[in-house]
Amino acid sequence: ASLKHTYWPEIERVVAEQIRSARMGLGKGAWQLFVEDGEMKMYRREVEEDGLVVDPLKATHQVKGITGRELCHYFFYPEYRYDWEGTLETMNVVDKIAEDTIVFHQIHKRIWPAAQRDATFWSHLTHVPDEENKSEDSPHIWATVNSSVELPSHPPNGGKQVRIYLTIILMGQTIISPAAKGRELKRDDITCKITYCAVVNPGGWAPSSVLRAVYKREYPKFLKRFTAYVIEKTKNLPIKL
Ligand SMILES: CC(C)(C)c1cc(CCc2ccccn2)cc(-c2ccc(S(=O)(=O)CCO)cc2)c1
Repeated sequence: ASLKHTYWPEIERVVAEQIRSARMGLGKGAWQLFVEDGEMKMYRREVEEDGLVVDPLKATHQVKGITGRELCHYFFYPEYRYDWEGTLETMNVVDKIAEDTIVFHQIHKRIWPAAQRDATFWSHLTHVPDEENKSEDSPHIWATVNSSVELPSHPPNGGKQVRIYLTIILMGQTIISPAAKGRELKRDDITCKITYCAVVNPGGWAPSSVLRAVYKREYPKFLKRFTAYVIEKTKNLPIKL
């Protein structure tokens, strides 16, 4: 619990900032649509820091049959991650600092010709209160935020991997069709509006062209594969709003 005390102020700050970022549309900055596939739209801004590609990514998507809470649940809990995270080689829970807050160390598969990478980050699962209207049927919004953290137990480049630095939010808002009013809710009545924002500094040098190509391939693959996974996992389960 003392660990939660240590991290908590930063977690609150980063989570609030990420929710604001996910809520506002594309906002200012030259966002370019780089993938469009059905309801999935992915935008990026071309940003380099000391010659490193750190292109912020913002993706929106909409899928029927799952809730924002279910989406964020399967993204947060470690036991499902190997099922949907294709670039994962190993994942360790370094610390479970609360029911809704876990510290991870992940080693990702090497993607040629880039060197292998790893990440240490806290992950926080939270319901997002709706500011606008406090009405009882306020939109059901949940989010999971992942943000890099320095761990004395896992110093950067301790192994042979290059340390990446990430801040990610996956936010899901459940929309219930009006036709469902007054009768039992079915999965056909719900749609999840998804917003995924990611800023990942790849750490050590990697050719911009390579990173952007990987980026363009990996991110759409992740979002499609992950949402399909949640649909599959929940289809015969009671709806968790
Ligand atoms: C491509 C780049 C943006 C730099 C990148 C490279 C690598 C390292 C592995 C890798 C993947 C693809 C290309 C090169 N290396 C990982 C990630 C990454 C890690 C984590 C998350 S997460 O949303 O927290 C889901 C939990 O795993 C998302 C993205 C991104």
